Amino acid sequence: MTARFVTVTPNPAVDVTYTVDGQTVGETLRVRDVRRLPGGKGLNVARVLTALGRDVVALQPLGGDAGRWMTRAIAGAGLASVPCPIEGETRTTVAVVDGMNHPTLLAEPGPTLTSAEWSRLAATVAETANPGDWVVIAGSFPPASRAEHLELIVDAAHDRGALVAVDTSGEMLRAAVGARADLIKANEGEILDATGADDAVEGMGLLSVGGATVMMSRGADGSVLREPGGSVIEQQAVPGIAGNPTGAGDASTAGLVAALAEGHSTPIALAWAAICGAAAVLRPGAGEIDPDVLPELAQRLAPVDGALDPLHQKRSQS
Ligand SMILES: O=P(O)(O)OC[C@@]1(O)O[C@H](CO)[C@@H](O)[C@@H]1O
Repeated sequence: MTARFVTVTPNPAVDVTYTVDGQTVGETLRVRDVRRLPGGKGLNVARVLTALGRDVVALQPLGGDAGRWMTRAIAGAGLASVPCPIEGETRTTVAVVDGMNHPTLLAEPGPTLTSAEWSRLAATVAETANPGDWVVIAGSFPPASRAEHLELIVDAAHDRGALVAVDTSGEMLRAAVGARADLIKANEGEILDATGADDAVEGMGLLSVGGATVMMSRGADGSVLREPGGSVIEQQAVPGIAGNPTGAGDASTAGLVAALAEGHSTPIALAWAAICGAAAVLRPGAGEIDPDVLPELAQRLAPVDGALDPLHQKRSQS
């Protein structure tokens, strides 16, 4: 049976991307283009998996006017989701991009979830996930979240026989180790910060003690993956890619789990992470890809016909 994917975005956001002609702190920035997308890391993963032709259900607590906008926009984008209503108002995040500098991100904290809302979210995970599915928990957790909230969701997925990937930071990244997540993804800064290690590969070792495969994303410097047995694989980024890197890490997560779920080797999965990440950089909105550019990007990474076919084949069947 082909694995399905369930994404969990604990702190989703109305993602606003402002394109400007240059960023100077303290000055008025005239906005050339505005995009609003239903976002947050898990939703970005869901959008990319959907673009890859995968079967995905997106779960995210939503509330208030922004939550209602998100619900409509998620449906309008063709993403399958199950409602997880909350009392608080869903947040907005703003990325200011000019194509040359790193984007400036303004990230609101988001609403606090009550214990009952956490329990309902975990129950929805249990009702949605099936044996063999991948549950991808991605993004920051709302204010006042505790390790037990992450554990609740991971346990709900594991109890259903699903595998769990976690992409988060800080205390919740450490909690993913104790919760025995199957795959942990984070960037270099997040790994150093969460583990206190002097070196990121050493930090990856600390994150793997619960048995997880650990992937470290390094933007244009590629990525590194540590398998549970301790072997380390490096992957270069697709060369010569410029654009909006916001959400590129989420697209990488999608490429990685899509390939792993179908039983491809970790080097192939890591290459697909790089290809999907590059495709996201080429799109102006956060965490989107145009699947039509994937064959070209795969060629640039591995210029051998057919070397990186698996995800193409899936797309042409769908
Ligand atoms: O505050 P978090 O959850 O860490 O990050 C949220 C966010 O900035 O990350 C995504 C890009 O990766 C955006 O869609 C979203 O707004």
